Amino acid sequence: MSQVLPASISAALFHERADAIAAAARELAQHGWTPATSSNFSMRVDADHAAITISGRDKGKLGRDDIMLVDMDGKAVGTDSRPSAETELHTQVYRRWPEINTVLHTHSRTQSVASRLFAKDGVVKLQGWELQKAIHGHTTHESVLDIPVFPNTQHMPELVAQVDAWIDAGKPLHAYLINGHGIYTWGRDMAEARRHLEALEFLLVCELDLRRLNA
Ligand SMILES: CSCCC(=O)C(=O)COP(=O)(O)O
Ligand SMILES: [Zn+2]
Repeated sequence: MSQVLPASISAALFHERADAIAAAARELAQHGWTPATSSNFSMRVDADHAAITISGRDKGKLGRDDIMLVDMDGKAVGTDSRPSAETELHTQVYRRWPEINTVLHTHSRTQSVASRLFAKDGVVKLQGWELQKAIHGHTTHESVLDIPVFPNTQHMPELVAQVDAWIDAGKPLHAYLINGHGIYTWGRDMAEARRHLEALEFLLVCELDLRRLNA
């Protein structure tokens, strides 16, 4: 289905975002982090719109035509295509933090196992790892980086409310896990969001290794 753009958004701008999303998705799929059409990716286009993956597409084969425009309520703009089933989780991030321009969600095996293992604590507490410094605002391995684990649900407003409650409690949030599902993280640009995702994947692998070795 073709994408009709609002007059305020140039084709060049939309294509730039769509190409960046598709390229990132293909690379993350190469890592095995997007099995079986899972995962979704988006970039802010302007204050009122984001470009996001169309639901159900194979993320290892994404191209420009697999990306569509939504408004900040997660509603399709200028197309009959169906946006990611988890679009509201993306637009929530853009509404909460105007400086954030990229949101990434993946389903790696590590993210999935860690989400189940740490669900009873409701949080993965990261401390003492040098790679925590890959997360924006973290300047030392001594800082505590809490990654909450929210219960999974097919009802997006429930997940949105859980994320809102965490933020409204004044707790820093750079990423979250959804139990048995995957991870969400974001950044001011694609490079920062990718750095966050790769660092968190590494840190979760380390935490799982520690659990295994201490068992
Ligand atoms: C087969 S994956 C189940 C849905 C999901 O969790 C996901 O990340 C992909 O959903 P989308 O609608 O964005 O394709
Ligand atoms: Zn998902």
